[in-house]
Amino acid sequence: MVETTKEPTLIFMFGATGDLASRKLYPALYEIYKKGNEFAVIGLARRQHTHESYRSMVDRALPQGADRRKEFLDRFYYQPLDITEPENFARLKNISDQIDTQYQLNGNRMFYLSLAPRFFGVAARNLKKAGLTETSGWKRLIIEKPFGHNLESAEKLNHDLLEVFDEAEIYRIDHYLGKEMVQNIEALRFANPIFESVWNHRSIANVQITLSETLGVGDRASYYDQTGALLDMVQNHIMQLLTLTAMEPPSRFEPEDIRQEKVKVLKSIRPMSSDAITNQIVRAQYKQGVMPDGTRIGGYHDENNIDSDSDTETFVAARLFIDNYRWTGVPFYIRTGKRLAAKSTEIVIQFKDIPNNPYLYEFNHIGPNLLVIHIQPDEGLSLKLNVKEFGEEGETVPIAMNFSNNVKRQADTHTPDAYERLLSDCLRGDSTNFTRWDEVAFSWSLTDSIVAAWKDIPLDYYEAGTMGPASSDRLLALDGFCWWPLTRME
Ligand SMILES: NC(=O)C1=CN([C@@H]2O[C@H](COP(=O)(O)OP(=O)(O)OC[C@H]3O[C@@H](n4cnc5c(N)ncnc54)[C@H](OP(=O)(O)O)[C@@H]3O)[C@@H](O)[C@H]2O)C=CC1
Ligand SMILES: O=C1O[C@H](COP(=O)(O)O)[C@@H](O)[C@H](O)[C@H]1O
Repeated sequence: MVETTKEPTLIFMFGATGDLASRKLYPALYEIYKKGNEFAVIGLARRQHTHESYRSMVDRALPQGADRRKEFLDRFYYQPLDITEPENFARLKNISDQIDTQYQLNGNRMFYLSLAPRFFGVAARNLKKAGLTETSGWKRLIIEKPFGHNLESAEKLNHDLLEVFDEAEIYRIDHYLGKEMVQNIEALRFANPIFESVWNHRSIANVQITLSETLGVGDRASYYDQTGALLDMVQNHIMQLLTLTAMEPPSRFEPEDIRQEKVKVLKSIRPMSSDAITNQIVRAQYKQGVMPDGTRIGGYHDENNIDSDSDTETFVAARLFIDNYRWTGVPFYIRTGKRLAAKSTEIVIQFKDIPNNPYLYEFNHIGPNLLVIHIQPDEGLSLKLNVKEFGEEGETVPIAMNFSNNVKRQADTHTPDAYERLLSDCLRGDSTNFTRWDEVAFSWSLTDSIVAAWKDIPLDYYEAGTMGPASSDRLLALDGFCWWPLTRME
């Protein structure tokens, strides 16, 4: 297992005045601090702040009534800095050396780039030039998504980062890997022989992965319109869920062994070909509609800062195959979209029927066995079985056996958020839940093949507040399947 020492660290928070830092990173750091991690933070962005005004800004990001607030905030320092100006970094070196000495941080440095990706390369170069990456302790770099916009740009970015950091020092964040039930997939699969023995093409009919959102693009329109659902959600989060669901058991639970198995899955995904693509992928954009709570929503073109002729997809569904011994012939259906009927992330494993099942003919309302991994907002598992109803004349009916973390989460005074887990992992040097370069590269190869082919696919449309266009249902109907409705746990 990975070592879990808490070493004192100087955290360089680039993008300190941004949305992600305030909504996620400061609250996460606060929780980590309360658990006994020793660190100081230098906030960096162009805006002018004093240490005090920066501390007030961080303060506003913390939960109400938080204890040990002042001692936490006192460890925050601010330096205005434009990432593109190397001379700013020389001053940063002086300040960071002083803070390191003051808190006895032993030269350990974490650089968090909560910045637009176009700045990742220049940030690394300027850190090196100013001697900030020459340190007596360890150094680690956390970078946000998206890691490039295709394989070529990702390779260039990776090359730039490797000029300054080793692969083992680069922590590419995918916040889905910090979610409770995503971390539970391995336990479910590899600690339960009843599942592992049927986890293959002999017993599984199909796998359905849904990441649906009710929100639109909010104030990230300029980013989203350049990106779209495929690159925003499929290239990273969906590929991570797919690889965790499909990978072989690692020989040991070491970061490299797990990531090796995930890469093997990515390598085995059948590439998209132009002639087959219309049966394999759907791209669509939402138009006006009514959400389940009755709110009327305009179309994607009505969002602020979106061009009226934008053809960016806000929904993607795909039918993928993993060409290896375990999964041959099993379709993996994936879908994600904005302004859908529900906020939900679920993985559904549909098991095959018994051949010539007499119950299917007698009780036509019974269904296949389904294992549902509820990732959010519910957190738990449901196993759908068919059982005889109680009583003499009892019919055979479908029921669900549920395991739910929902009550525990409500009762817990604090359940770690994904960013808290991942920051904490990085401070400990555990890279298991971060993406290795070859994972990123193989995901880009797949999404590049889709982008190359889908200029031939017309953009479809769906009404806001639905679960996407009818063409998404047809993808499954080709194989005689349907999307299982999203379920809430009791
Ligand atoms: N927000 C979110 O929910 C999510 C964000 N991400 C990723 O996180 C990263 C940050 O996103 P987010 O916080 O939303 O972005 P914001 O636009 O809110 O913040 C960007 C930050 O970068 C700083 N900045 C911009 N230009 C420069 C510059 N030339 N030199 C120094 N600092 C600069 C800005 O500060 P200033 O203007 O003061 O310079 C600001 O602090 C992105 O990679 C994004 O894709 C990933 C998942 C979710
Ligand atoms: O990375 C992203 O994820 C969010 C969805 O994250 P979740 O944890 O709320 O499920 C998505 O809204 C955003 O567009 C994307 O960049």
